[in-house]
Amino acid sequence: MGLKCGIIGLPNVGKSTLFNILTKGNSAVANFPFCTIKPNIGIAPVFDQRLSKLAQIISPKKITHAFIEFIDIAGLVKGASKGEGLGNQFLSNIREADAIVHVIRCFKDDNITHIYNDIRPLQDVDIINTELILSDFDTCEKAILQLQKKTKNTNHETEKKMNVLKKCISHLKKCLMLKILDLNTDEKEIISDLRLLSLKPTMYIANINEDKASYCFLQDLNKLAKKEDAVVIPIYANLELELINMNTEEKKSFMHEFNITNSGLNNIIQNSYKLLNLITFFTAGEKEIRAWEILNGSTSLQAAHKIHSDFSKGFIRAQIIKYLDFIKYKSEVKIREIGRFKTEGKNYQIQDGDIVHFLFNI
Ligand SMILES: Nc1ncnc2c1ncn2[C@@H]1O[C@H](COP(=O)(O)OP(=O)(O)OP(=O)(O)O)[C@@H](O)[C@H]1O
Ligand SMILES: [Mg+2]
Repeated sequence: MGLKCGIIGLPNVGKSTLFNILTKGNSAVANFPFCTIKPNIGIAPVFDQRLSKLAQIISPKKITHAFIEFIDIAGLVKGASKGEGLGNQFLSNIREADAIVHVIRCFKDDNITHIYNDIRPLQDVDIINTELILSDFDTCEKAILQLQKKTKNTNHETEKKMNVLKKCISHLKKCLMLKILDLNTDEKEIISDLRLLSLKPTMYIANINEDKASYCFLQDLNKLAKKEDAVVIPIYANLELELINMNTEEKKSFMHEFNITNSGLNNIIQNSYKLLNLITFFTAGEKEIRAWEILNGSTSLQAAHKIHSDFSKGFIRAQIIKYLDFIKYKSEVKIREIGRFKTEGKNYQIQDGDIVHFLFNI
């Protein structure tokens, strides 16, 4: 399976509601903490206007969007890293995620239980982030112990790893997220097997309602996120869930009635795509135009494998047309004539917007 975003937060803050909006899923939503226990996995299509522009020229029978996976994870509470609430097991669900979507309750509603009976978004963020930090502290300590056991055969590699782990430990001791520690690519790679939680790219989702208080909560959250260079996306999770099954007309009047100008949904999906460091390439034919998500930096051989293992096994070459060229000249023949049709080998690095045709022999 592909790269995944894990949806985390305190219990009963709207995580499953958001998951259902994103994936059209049916995770149980209810007004009580720990409604979700087993993690649910769903996929969300990534809408890309370029697909419809390509379709206007090619008129394919089918259009397929790229997609990303979301995992709806159980709520975390204070002490989760020490087994409180649903505890450690759920931290390990977060470990599987490649990026984090952190939902924060930013609405007042006496009918909806808050686990600490207090709507204070910054405090809520702090509780969750502290658990991630404590869990990382444990993980790093264990990794250090393991390395020490191997001291007999200390080599350059273990020494390097030990140094990075010690650097992490002294940062975590200050109760700071590893995301803001200055680690270079090499150092990050050395500890990548640990899948440290506070190192994962994160975005904050402010779950709001129409009450004025939501606006103030959102401001607080924006200030915090600025320090971390993270994005905050506000969403009316409850209302958006109602929008899902409406037709366009109904949606319009509903949004007008509740004064929602812009659905946050697409914004969340686009930002998740960025957090996962994905780019899009296209395959285009009369049968189907399809957008494919792939990790930034992937080669044409990896892109071929994404479509089918036969494509990579028998890979000969990749023919590349740039999306903007195709939109401008509208024909492969024309693009060949002006010399912008490229043939690349297996090490070519795929660029966002490449339209790729693989030649293979099997
Ligand atoms: N923006 C909102 N305004 C008002 N109520 C909301 C909003 N978002 C969600 N809710 C309500 O909050 C309750 C909890 O929602 P949900 O089950 O999605 O939370 P959760 O974070 O998944 O909880 P758990 O951790 O227990 O799995 C539900 O009753 C839901 O309808
Ligand atoms: Mg839930």
